[in-house]
Amino acid sequence: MQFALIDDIAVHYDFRPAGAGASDAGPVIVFINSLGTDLRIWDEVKTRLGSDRAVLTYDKRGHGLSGIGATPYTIERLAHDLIGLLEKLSIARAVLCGLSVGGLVAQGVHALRPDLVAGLVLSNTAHKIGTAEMWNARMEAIGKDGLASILDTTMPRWFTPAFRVPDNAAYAGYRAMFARQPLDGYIATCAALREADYTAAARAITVPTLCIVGDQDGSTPPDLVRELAGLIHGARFEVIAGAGHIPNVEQPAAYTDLLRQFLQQIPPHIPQGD
Ligand SMILES: O=C(O)CC1=CCC(=O)O1
Repeated sequence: MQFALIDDIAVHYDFRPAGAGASDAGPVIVFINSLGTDLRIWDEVKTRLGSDRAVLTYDKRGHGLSGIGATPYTIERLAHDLIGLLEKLSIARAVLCGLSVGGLVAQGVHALRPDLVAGLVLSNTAHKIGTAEMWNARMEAIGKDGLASILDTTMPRWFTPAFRVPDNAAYAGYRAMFARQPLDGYIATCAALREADYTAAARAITVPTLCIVGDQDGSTPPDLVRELAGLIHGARFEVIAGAGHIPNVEQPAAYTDLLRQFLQQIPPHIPQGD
């Protein structure tokens, strides 16, 4: 377990450098988790990627083992946390792969510090997710009855019926992951989602971008992610079959294949100066 102090909180992260025999000196891949999850959602994709690349995963503020800090949040606040973590780890250039709110954080980092971003994988995300009414209703419901009270309405957006079966131990595990997130952190992140509109920022993206969605995503459906891709110059749009909102968990092989193809397009970093 690794922790770094970033502003008012300790951020929990896991940095795995590229293996000694790595053939590719490309940028670090940074994975940014979604609302109600922690860094473990990337375990299977990390394993499949192997040790050719350095990989950073972390729990965004208010999730997993990271601190909660001052609430409510903004996407900018979450983006500053990642910028702080990249600086602490001396990572000068990264491919950011953000899932859902993580995709908004990736867009936020690009808007604030484009120099840090070699490419973007915007997964099951959008320039704007949901409506103010929707987020207010969700915040009110869980403020009253807790996160477990929305488990049975959340899981059908995250996972396909084939995954949501009683004899799937992984499904039980992801239900537990959701229900055990800190309530204050979850609500503070809903507030950030409610306020976020990255339409103009998406139009200004200049780095290679891959937009991914699961064909059965109930939170950011394919048409919405296609709309995001349409805003970004040259962005590629890919749909993963047999997946909901978290295709990296449900279809890790297909997800990793798309990532690998995309990473081949990103040139290795040529250090400037001296
Ligand atoms: O609807 C959900 O719970 C999924 C979701 C929306 C934003 C995010 O990060 O996850």
